Amino acid sequence: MLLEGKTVLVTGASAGIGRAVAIGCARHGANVALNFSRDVDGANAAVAEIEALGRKGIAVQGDVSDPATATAFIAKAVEALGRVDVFVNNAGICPFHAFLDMPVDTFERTMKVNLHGAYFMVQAAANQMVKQGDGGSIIAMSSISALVGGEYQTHYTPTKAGLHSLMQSVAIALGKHNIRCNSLFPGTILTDINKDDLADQAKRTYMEGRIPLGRLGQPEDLVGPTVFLASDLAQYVTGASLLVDGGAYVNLQ
Ligand SMILES: NC(=O)C1=CN([C@@H]2O[C@H](COP(=O)(O)OP(=O)(O)OC[C@H]3O[C@@H](n4cnc5c(N)ncnc54)[C@H](O)[C@@H]3O)[C@@H](O)[C@H]2O)C=CC1
Ligand SMILES: C[C@H](O)[C@@H]1OC(=O)[C@H](O)[C@@H]1O
Repeated sequence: MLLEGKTVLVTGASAGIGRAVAIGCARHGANVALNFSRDVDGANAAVAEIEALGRKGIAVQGDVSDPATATAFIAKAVEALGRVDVFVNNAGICPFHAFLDMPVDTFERTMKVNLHGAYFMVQAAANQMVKQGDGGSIIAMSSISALVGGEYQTHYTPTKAGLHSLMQSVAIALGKHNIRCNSLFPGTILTDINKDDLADQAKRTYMEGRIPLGRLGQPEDLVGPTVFLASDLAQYVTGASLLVDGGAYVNLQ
């Protein structure tokens, strides 16, 4: 098993991609700590699935936009599971809104959750890995939106480009500690984040038509790429990004 003996931490893991990745890592042998913001039932159900796989799991509540959540999450994970080998920064929001009348609080909240929160989470996880002294893997759930724009995502796409930029810089800062830092770039994955946006059938059909593999993504599509970057198979991969988009990005015409 690729993650046997490793401890994996995932933020925003009560639903969607984070949940699939947390359970997927457990399936590949890891013990897993989940951060979640509000959905206690979702978090407990994910922990139950992890335990049913014979692994240890814990759920820790906290809003990632508060820097204090980061140090508390890492401390509670270490207390329960002993160490941090892999940190997956997944929590994120995308409240679709037009540019010209973007409310200040929507802009600021998106920045705080997606980027500021990531910064302090990654910093806290990295400090724990440095203390342990035997390396680690940090993975940011960035997006294809780090590379392309979105009319109703002017507040969101900069956070995803920023997350990737953060991974590139911390890959340099942490290389000497053998801590690898990489980004995943999911395309459009069917989760709660875009349920309302894709309720527009015309838009959904258009999006599907743009994808060479012929379908929108599912949260489970992110499991293999995450497990790879988390595992020792990726021992010489750092500062990199991997598109997981069914080919959407390269399909210009
Ligand atoms: N679904 C998609 O098409 C894509 C998603 N992504 C990214 O993947 C990540 C996961 O999103 P999805 O699973 O799609 O959406 P989702 O809405 O199902 O999951 C987002 C998770 O983040 C949590 N979260 C939100 N605010 C939080 C906060 N302040 N503190 C702690 N947790 C918080 C939510 O509770 C939820 O569990 C996000 O960062 C998103 O930007 C990237 C590319 C495409
Ligand atoms: C939420 C969107 O459907 C999704 O988020 C991303 O990061 C992708 O680029 C899609 O736009």
